[in-house]
Amino acid sequence: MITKVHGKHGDAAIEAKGIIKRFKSGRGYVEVLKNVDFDARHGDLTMVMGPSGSGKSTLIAALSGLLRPDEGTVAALDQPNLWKLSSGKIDKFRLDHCGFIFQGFNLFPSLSALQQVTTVLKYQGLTPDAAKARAKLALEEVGLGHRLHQRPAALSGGEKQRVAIARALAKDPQILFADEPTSALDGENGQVVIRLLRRAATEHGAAVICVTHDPRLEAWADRVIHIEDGVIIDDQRRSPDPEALLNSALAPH
Ligand SMILES: Nc1ncnc2c1ncn2[C@@H]1O[C@H](COP(=O)(O)OP(=O)(O)OP(=O)(O)O)[C@@H](O)[C@H]1O
Repeated sequence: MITKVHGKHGDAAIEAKGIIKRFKSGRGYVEVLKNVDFDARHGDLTMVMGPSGSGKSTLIAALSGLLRPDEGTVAALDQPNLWKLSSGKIDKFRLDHCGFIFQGFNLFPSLSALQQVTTVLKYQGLTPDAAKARAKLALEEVGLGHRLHQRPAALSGGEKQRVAIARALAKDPQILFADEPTSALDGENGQVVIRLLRRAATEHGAAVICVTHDPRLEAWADRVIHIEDGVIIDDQRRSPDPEALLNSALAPH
Protein backbone atom coordinates (compact mmCIF):
# COMPACT_ATOMS: atom_id res chain seq x y z
CA MET A 1 0.00 0.00 0.00
CA ILE A 2 1.49 3.30 -1.02
CA THR A 3 -1.17 5.71 0.10
CA LYS A 4 -2.42 6.90 3.43
CA VAL A 5 -6.07 6.66 4.35
CA HIS A 6 -7.92 9.91 3.82
CA GLY A 7 -10.56 11.43 6.03
CA LYS A 8 -12.73 9.21 8.16
CA HIS A 9 -14.91 6.81 6.25
CA GLY A 10 -18.28 8.50 6.07
CA ASP A 11 -16.94 12.08 6.32
CA ALA A 12 -18.13 14.35 3.54
CA ALA A 13 -15.44 14.93 0.91
CA ILE A 14 -17.57 17.00 -1.39
CA GLU A 15 -20.85 18.81 -0.90
CA ALA A 16 -22.52 20.73 -3.69
CA LYS A 17 -25.64 22.82 -3.30
CA GLY A 18 -27.99 24.31 -5.84
CA ILE A 19 -25.89 23.62 -8.90
CA ILE A 20 -27.35 25.11 -12.06
CA LYS A 21 -25.59 24.86 -15.40
CA ARG A 22 -26.95 26.25 -18.66
CA PHE A 23 -25.56 25.97 -22.14
CA LYS A 24 -26.33 28.27 -25.02
CA SER A 25 -28.66 26.68 -27.53
CA GLY A 26 -29.71 28.69 -30.56
CA ARG A 27 -30.96 32.00 -29.25
CA GLY A 28 -31.71 30.74 -25.78
CA TYR A 29 -30.25 28.51 -23.13
CA VAL A 30 -30.84 24.94 -22.14
CA GLU A 31 -30.61 24.12 -18.44
CA VAL A 32 -28.58 20.94 -18.13
CA LEU A 33 -28.28 20.86 -14.31
CA LYS A 34 -31.35 22.07 -12.49
CA ASN A 35 -30.61 23.02 -8.90
CA VAL A 36 -28.69 19.86 -8.06
CA ASP A 37 -27.57 19.06 -4.50
CA PHE A 38 -24.91 16.39 -4.33
CA ASP A 39 -22.51 15.01 -1.75
CA ALA A 40 -19.94 12.22 -1.66
CA ARG A 41 -18.17 10.69 1.30
CA HIS A 42 -14.72 9.29 2.04
CA GLY A 43 -14.64 5.53 1.71
CA ASP A 44 -17.71 5.42 -0.52
CA LEU A 45 -17.96 4.29 -4.10
CA THR A 46 -20.73 6.57 -5.30
CA MET A 47 -22.21 5.74 -8.68
CA VAL A 48 -23.95 8.30 -10.83
CA MET A 49 -26.25 6.72 -13.39
CA GLY A 50 -28.69 8.10 -15.90
CA PRO A 51 -29.60 8.24 -19.57
CA SER A 52 -27.37 9.78 -22.18
CA GLY A 53 -27.56 13.56 -22.06
CA SER A 54 -28.98 13.66 -18.51
CA GLY A 55 -26.09 15.82 -17.25
CA LYS A 56 -23.76 13.30 -15.58
CA SER A 57 -20.50 14.49 -17.15
CA THR A 58 -21.52 18.10 -16.68
CA LEU A 59 -22.09 17.42 -12.98
CA ILE A 60 -18.65 15.79 -12.60
CA ALA A 61 -17.07 18.75 -14.37
CA ALA A 62 -18.83 21.22 -12.06
CA LEU A 63 -17.84 19.22 -8.95
CA SER A 64 -14.21 18.90 -9.95
CA GLY A 65 -13.52 22.50 -10.88
CA LEU A 66 -13.43 21.87 -14.62
CA LEU A 67 -16.61 23.69 -15.62
CA ARG A 68 -17.96 26.69 -13.73
CA PRO A 69 -21.64 26.31 -12.84
CA ASP A 70 -23.93 29.30 -13.36
CA GLU A 71 -25.21 29.01 -9.82
CA GLY A 72 -24.51 26.97 -6.72
CA THR A 73 -21.60 26.13 -4.45
CA VAL A 74 -19.17 23.23 -4.27
CA ALA A 75 -17.54 22.61 -0.89
CA ALA A 76 -14.66 20.20 -1.33
CA LEU A 77 -12.34 18.97 1.45
CA ASP A 78 -11.25 22.11 3.32
CA GLN A 79 -12.52 24.54 0.66
CA PRO A 80 -15.96 25.97 1.50
CA ASN A 81 -16.52 26.98 -2.11
CA LEU A 82 -14.22 25.76 -4.83
CA TRP A 83 -15.68 28.19 -7.34
CA LYS A 84 -14.71 31.20 -5.23
CA LEU A 85 -11.02 30.37 -5.78
CA SER A 86 -8.95 31.82 -8.61
CA SER A 87 -8.60 29.53 -11.61
CA GLY A 88 -4.94 28.91 -10.67
CA LYS A 89 -5.96 27.80 -7.18
CA ILE A 90 -8.69 25.56 -8.61
CA ASP A 91 -6.10 23.94 -10.89
CA LYS A 92 -3.81 23.45 -7.88
CA PHE A 93 -6.66 21.93 -5.86
CA ARG A 94 -7.33 19.47 -8.68
CA LEU A 95 -3.66 18.63 -9.06
CA ASP A 96 -3.15 18.09 -5.33
CA HIS A 97 -6.35 16.29 -4.35
CA CYS A 98 -8.27 14.88 -7.31
CA GLY A 99 -7.71 11.92 -9.59
CA PHE A 100 -9.46 11.47 -12.93
CA ILE A 101 -10.17 8.38 -14.98
CA PHE A 102 -11.91 8.72 -18.33
CA GLN A 103 -13.34 6.32 -20.85
CA GLY A 104 -10.69 7.25 -23.46
CA PHE A 105 -7.75 6.69 -21.04
CA ASN A 106 -6.15 10.05 -22.01
CA LEU A 107 -2.61 8.70 -22.14
CA PHE A 108 0.29 10.42 -23.90
CA PRO A 109 1.18 8.27 -26.96
CA SER A 110 4.93 8.83 -26.72
CA LEU A 111 5.35 8.03 -23.03
CA SER A 112 5.89 4.63 -21.42
CA ALA A 113 3.54 3.46 -18.68
CA LEU A 114 6.11 4.50 -16.07
CA GLN A 115 6.56 7.94 -17.64
CA GLN A 116 2.79 8.54 -17.78
CA VAL A 117 2.67 8.23 -14.01
CA THR A 118 5.98 9.91 -13.10
CA THR A 119 5.12 13.00 -15.17
CA VAL A 120 2.09 13.77 -13.01
CA LEU A 121 4.02 13.16 -9.80
CA LYS A 122 6.81 15.52 -10.89
CA TYR A 123 4.17 18.19 -11.48
CA GLN A 124 3.18 17.67 -7.89
CA GLY A 125 6.71 18.51 -6.80
CA LEU A 126 8.23 15.06 -6.20
CA THR A 127 11.88 14.63 -7.10
CA PRO A 128 12.48 12.48 -10.21
CA ASP A 129 13.71 9.54 -8.09
CA ALA A 130 10.79 9.73 -5.66
CA ALA A 131 8.34 10.07 -8.56
CA LYS A 132 9.79 7.04 -10.27
CA ALA A 133 9.70 4.89 -7.14
CA ARG A 134 6.11 5.85 -6.38
CA ALA A 135 4.99 5.39 -9.98
CA LYS A 136 6.49 1.92 -10.03
CA LEU A 137 4.59 0.96 -6.90
CA ALA A 138 1.35 2.37 -8.30
CA LEU A 139 1.77 0.36 -11.50
CA GLU A 140 2.59 -2.77 -9.52
CA GLU A 141 -0.54 -2.16 -7.46
CA VAL A 142 -2.69 -2.35 -10.59
CA GLY A 143 -0.87 -5.46 -11.81
CA LEU A 144 1.34 -3.78 -14.41
CA GLY A 145 4.75 -4.26 -12.82
CA HIS A 146 5.79 -6.20 -15.94
CA ARG A 147 4.65 -3.50 -18.42
CA LEU A 148 6.47 -0.44 -17.03
CA HIS A 149 8.31 0.42 -20.24
CA GLN A 150 5.56 -0.14 -22.79
CA ARG A 151 3.94 2.75 -24.62
CA PRO A 152 0.15 2.88 -24.99
CA ALA A 153 0.26 1.42 -28.53
CA ALA A 154 1.72 -1.79 -27.10
CA LEU A 155 -0.88 -2.09 -24.33
CA SER A 156 -4.36 -3.61 -24.45
CA GLY A 157 -7.41 -1.49 -23.62
CA GLY A 158 -7.59 -3.01 -20.15
CA GLU A 159 -3.90 -2.34 -19.54
CA LYS A 160 -4.24 1.26 -20.75
CA GLN A 161 -7.08 1.84 -18.34
CA ARG A 162 -4.98 0.36 -15.54
CA VAL A 163 -2.17 2.79 -16.38
CA ALA A 164 -4.71 5.62 -16.17
CA ILE A 165 -5.87 4.30 -12.80
CA ALA A 166 -2.29 3.98 -11.54
CA ARG A 167 -1.69 7.57 -12.66
CA ALA A 168 -4.77 8.73 -10.77
CA LEU A 169 -4.04 6.69 -7.62
CA ALA A 170 -0.31 7.44 -7.44
CA LYS A 171 -1.25 11.01 -6.58
CA ASP A 172 -2.98 9.71 -3.48
CA PRO A 173 -6.18 11.56 -4.38
CA GLN A 174 -8.79 12.27 -1.76
CA ILE A 175 -11.43 12.47 -4.46
CA LEU A 176 -11.40 10.19 -7.48
CA PHE A 177 -13.62 11.04 -10.45
CA ALA A 178 -14.26 8.32 -13.00
CA ASP A 179 -16.36 8.97 -16.11
CA GLU A 180 -17.44 5.77 -17.88
CA PRO A 181 -14.22 3.98 -16.87
CA THR A 182 -15.35 0.55 -18.05
CA SER A 183 -17.29 1.33 -21.20
CA ALA A 184 -14.40 0.63 -23.58
CA LEU A 185 -13.49 -2.61 -21.80
CA ASP A 186 -14.59 -6.23 -22.06
CA GLY A 187 -16.17 -8.02 -19.10
CA GLU A 188 -12.99 -9.25 -17.50
CA ASN A 189 -11.07 -5.98 -17.79
CA GLY A 190 -14.16 -4.11 -16.65
CA GLN A 191 -14.19 -6.23 -13.49
CA VAL A 192 -10.54 -5.45 -12.77
CA VAL A 193 -11.21 -1.72 -13.07
CA ILE A 194 -14.30 -1.95 -10.85
CA ARG A 195 -12.31 -3.77 -8.17
CA LEU A 196 -9.59 -1.14 -8.28
CA LEU A 197 -12.15 1.63 -7.81
CA ARG A 198 -13.70 -0.29 -4.93
CA ARG A 199 -10.28 -0.65 -3.34
CA ALA A 200 -9.48 3.04 -3.75
CA ALA A 201 -12.55 3.74 -1.62
CA THR A 202 -12.25 0.93 0.92
CA GLU A 203 -8.50 0.89 1.49
CA HIS A 204 -7.41 4.42 0.59
CA GLY A 205 -10.50 6.17 1.96
CA ALA A 206 -10.96 8.11 -1.27
CA ALA A 207 -14.37 9.44 -2.19
CA VAL A 208 -14.86 7.68 -5.52
CA ILE A 209 -17.46 9.23 -7.80
CA CYS A 210 -18.11 7.10 -10.84
CA VAL A 211 -20.36 7.99 -13.75
CA THR A 212 -21.43 4.87 -15.57
CA HIS A 213 -24.01 3.09 -17.65
CA ASP A 214 -22.51 -0.20 -16.57
CA PRO A 215 -24.98 -2.15 -14.42
CA ARG A 216 -22.15 -4.49 -13.28
CA LEU A 217 -20.82 -1.68 -11.13
CA GLU A 218 -23.96 -1.47 -9.05
CA ALA A 219 -23.06 -4.48 -6.89
CA TRP A 220 -19.87 -2.73 -5.80
CA ALA A 221 -21.35 0.64 -4.92
CA ASP A 222 -22.19 2.07 -1.51
CA ARG A 223 -24.51 4.53 -3.07
CA VAL A 224 -26.32 4.80 -6.38
CA ILE A 225 -27.57 8.16 -7.60
CA HIS A 226 -29.86 8.43 -10.61
CA ILE A 227 -30.01 11.63 -12.58
CA GLU A 228 -32.51 12.38 -15.30
CA ASP A 229 -32.86 15.54 -17.31
CA GLY A 230 -30.59 17.47 -14.95
CA VAL A 231 -32.42 16.43 -11.76
CA ILE A 232 -31.44 13.81 -9.17
CA ILE A 233 -34.45 11.52 -9.09
CA ASP A 234 -33.14 8.79 -6.81
CA ASP A 235 -30.38 8.47 -4.21
CA GLN A 236 -30.04 5.04 -2.58
CA ARG A 237 -27.51 3.98 -0.02
CA ARG A 238 -26.86 0.26 -0.23
CA SER A 239 -24.50 -2.34 1.17
CA PRO A 240 -22.02 -3.43 -1.43
CA ASP A 241 -22.42 -7.10 -2.26
CA PRO A 242 -20.14 -8.94 0.24
CA GLU A 243 -19.00 -11.14 -2.62
CA ALA A 244 -17.99 -7.97 -4.44
CA LEU A 245 -16.01 -6.75 -1.43
CA LEU A 246 -14.39 -10.13 -1.05
CA ASN A 247 -13.43 -10.22 -4.68
CA SER A 248 -11.84 -6.78 -4.49
CA ALA A 249 -9.06 -8.43 -2.52
CA LEU A 250 -8.34 -10.42 -5.67
CA ALA A 251 -7.65 -7.33 -7.78
CA PRO A 252 -4.09 -7.23 -9.09
CA HIS A 253 -1.55 -6.00 -6.54
N1 LIG B 1 -20.19 22.48 -23.95
C1 LIG B 1 -21.49 22.25 -24.20
N2 LIG B 1 -22.22 23.11 -24.94
C2 LIG B 1 -23.53 22.90 -25.18
N3 LIG B 1 -24.23 21.84 -24.71
C3 LIG B 1 -23.55 20.94 -23.98
C4 LIG B 1 -22.15 21.09 -23.69
N4 LIG B 1 -21.76 20.04 -22.91
C5 LIG B 1 -22.86 19.27 -22.75
N5 LIG B 1 -23.93 19.80 -23.39
C6 LIG B 1 -25.28 19.25 -23.39
O1 LIG B 1 -25.67 19.05 -22.06
C7 LIG B 1 -26.44 17.87 -21.93
C8 LIG B 1 -25.83 16.98 -20.87
O2 LIG B 1 -24.57 16.53 -21.32
P1 LIG B 1 -23.67 15.54 -20.44
O3 LIG B 1 -22.45 15.25 -21.25
O4 LIG B 1 -23.49 16.11 -19.10
O5 LIG B 1 -24.61 14.25 -20.36
P2 LIG B 1 -24.28 12.78 -19.88
O6 LIG B 1 -25.38 12.38 -18.97
O7 LIG B 1 -22.88 12.73 -19.35
O8 LIG B 1 -24.40 12.00 -21.25
P3 LIG B 1 -23.61 10.69 -21.78
O9 LIG B 1 -24.07 9.56 -20.93
O10 LIG B 1 -24.08 10.56 -23.19
O11 LIG B 1 -22.14 10.98 -21.67
C9 LIG B 1 -26.48 17.22 -23.31
O12 LIG B 1 -27.71 17.57 -23.90
C10 LIG B 1 -25.35 17.88 -24.02
O13 LIG B 1 -25.60 17.97 -25.40
